[in-house]
Amino acid sequence: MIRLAANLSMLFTEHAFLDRFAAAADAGFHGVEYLFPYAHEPMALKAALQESDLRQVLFNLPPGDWDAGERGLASLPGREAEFRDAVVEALRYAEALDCQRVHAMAGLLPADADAVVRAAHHATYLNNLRFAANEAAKVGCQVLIEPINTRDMPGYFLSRQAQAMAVLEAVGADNLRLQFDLYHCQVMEGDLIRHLERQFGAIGHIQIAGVPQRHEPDRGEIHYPAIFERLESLGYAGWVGCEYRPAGGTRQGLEWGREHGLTPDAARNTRSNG
Ligand SMILES: O=C(O)[C@@H](O)C(=O)CO
Ligand SMILES: [Mg+2]
Repeated sequence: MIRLAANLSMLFTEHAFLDRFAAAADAGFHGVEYLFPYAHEPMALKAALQESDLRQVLFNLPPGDWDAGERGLASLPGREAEFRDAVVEALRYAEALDCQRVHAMAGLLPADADAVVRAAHHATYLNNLRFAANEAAKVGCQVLIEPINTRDMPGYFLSRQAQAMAVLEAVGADNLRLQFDLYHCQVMEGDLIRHLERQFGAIGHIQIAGVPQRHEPDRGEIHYPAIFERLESLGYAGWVGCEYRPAGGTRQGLEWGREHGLTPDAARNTRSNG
């Protein structure tokens, strides 16, 4: 049975952020992920996890100035000191939340980037990821890299699966892994099951959504039952993050998850029964 995690940056946005944990547990989730924890003290997040008996599965490193359009620091030449601070800050949260995965977003290429600029980003990326993996290993954490589609995020440095696999190989750290988001892969490349099979040994986390609208996984062009079946036959033991924007209410849209272990209110009943 696959293990589904609720992405609290996209699901349960009907609630204030700290209330989304209980909403996720009530819907039957046992794990949560989200983009960024940094607006909250680690202790407040830890309390929210504990009160709802949830595991913290994943979050992202500080991404630079998100509101100004930045999308990560890992490949940005000249921003290495900031990237290192981001690693330290993320690992402080990871330790407090007992979270075993952090995602290091690569950042954007300038619109007019030529081969020289690309090469500089690539070299910076490798050095920064080496540093991040080394620091994360000290606290038993994995660092993840995720190819993101350039329709949603134009200019994103890491957009293809083969590029990510080459980066993992070049860095060669056991705890540097692939965040395989099937939504992004479908938009850029398709051939999902073959990608899954080829990359299986490198995968540290999986995320899902329907394509093209990034709604529930039972909407759109990806046939997730076949994906889940293959994941199970491959013996995937990690988490699958539900990183989609519900087409309507989050709870109304979760019917698809019932056959994958999402039993609404079961966890709350267990909790209230002590
Ligand atoms: O797919 C996504 O959008 C996320 O997993 C992420 O980390 C960057 O936005
Ligand atoms: Mg993703």
